Amino acid sequence: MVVIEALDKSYGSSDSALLALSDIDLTIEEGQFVSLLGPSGCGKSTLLKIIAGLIPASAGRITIDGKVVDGPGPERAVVFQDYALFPWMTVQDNVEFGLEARAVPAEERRAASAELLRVVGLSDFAQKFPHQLSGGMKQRVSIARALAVKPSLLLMDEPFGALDAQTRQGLQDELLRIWRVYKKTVVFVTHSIEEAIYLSDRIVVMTARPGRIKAVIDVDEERPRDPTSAGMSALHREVRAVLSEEITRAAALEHDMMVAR
Ligand SMILES: Nc1ncnc2c1ncn2[C@@H]1O[C@H](COP(=O)(O)OP(=O)(O)OP(=O)(O)O)[C@@H](O)[C@H]1O
Repeated sequence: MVVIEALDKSYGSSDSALLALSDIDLTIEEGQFVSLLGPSGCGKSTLLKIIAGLIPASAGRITIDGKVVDGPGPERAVVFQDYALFPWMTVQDNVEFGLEARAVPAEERRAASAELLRVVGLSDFAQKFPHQLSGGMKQRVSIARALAVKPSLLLMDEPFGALDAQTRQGLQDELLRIWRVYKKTVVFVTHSIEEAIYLSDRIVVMTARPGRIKAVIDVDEERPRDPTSAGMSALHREVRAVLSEEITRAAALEHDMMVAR
């Protein structure tokens, strides 16, 4: 469904350009849950934003169902770590925002937001404002808002990164439930090996900058997954072995950049 071919991304002008991504080739099948995992600064968010059509690639291309991505599209929705909710709007209005922008009639919008707020367990909070909610609740609103426009591809940029461990676990399970019910394709950026192996069908491990694909690891463990099982522990070791070399390289790169400043 999503085909990424020979993709490069540089930031800045040619004399001082920073190569963030290099030669990315990746195919993501419809309905798959794919995580992008890699050291800080390896270009995970950059790749997600290019898939979302929020920023252009410098070379190569992405097609979704055969159509070249050249900007944002209705079949893609993004969930960010910082929720990106409108603080002056109620929960319900936040969820309905994308529908209103598409001129969906009020009655239809109400029905859609009521259904989605039920799915994410926030029916009683429809008239609250974002500042009245916990971090986990805000992220549920963001997910409901993303789902409202019925995207086939859900792009998630460290959505649970700012949450405490217990809330994060709860939202991971909720996301898996939603993924099963709505049958979306998910691309999920994370720093966490545990999160990647708990959630994903496939884990794409990226190298330190410039981000390349270092390994693609299939996770065949049955769901619901038990993070303490022998299979999951072996997987954790496998992913960590691939990743740790890149984390060391990324730290060395960062050190060199600080020295050069
Ligand atoms: N708008 C920009 N202009 C210039 N450089 C940028 C810009 N956005 C990102 N970068 C650089 O590109 C590289 C990749 O950044 P990106 O945020 O995609 O990495 P990441 O893997 O998501 O990092 P993290 O895990 O820390 O969020 C980094 O070196 C970053 O500093």
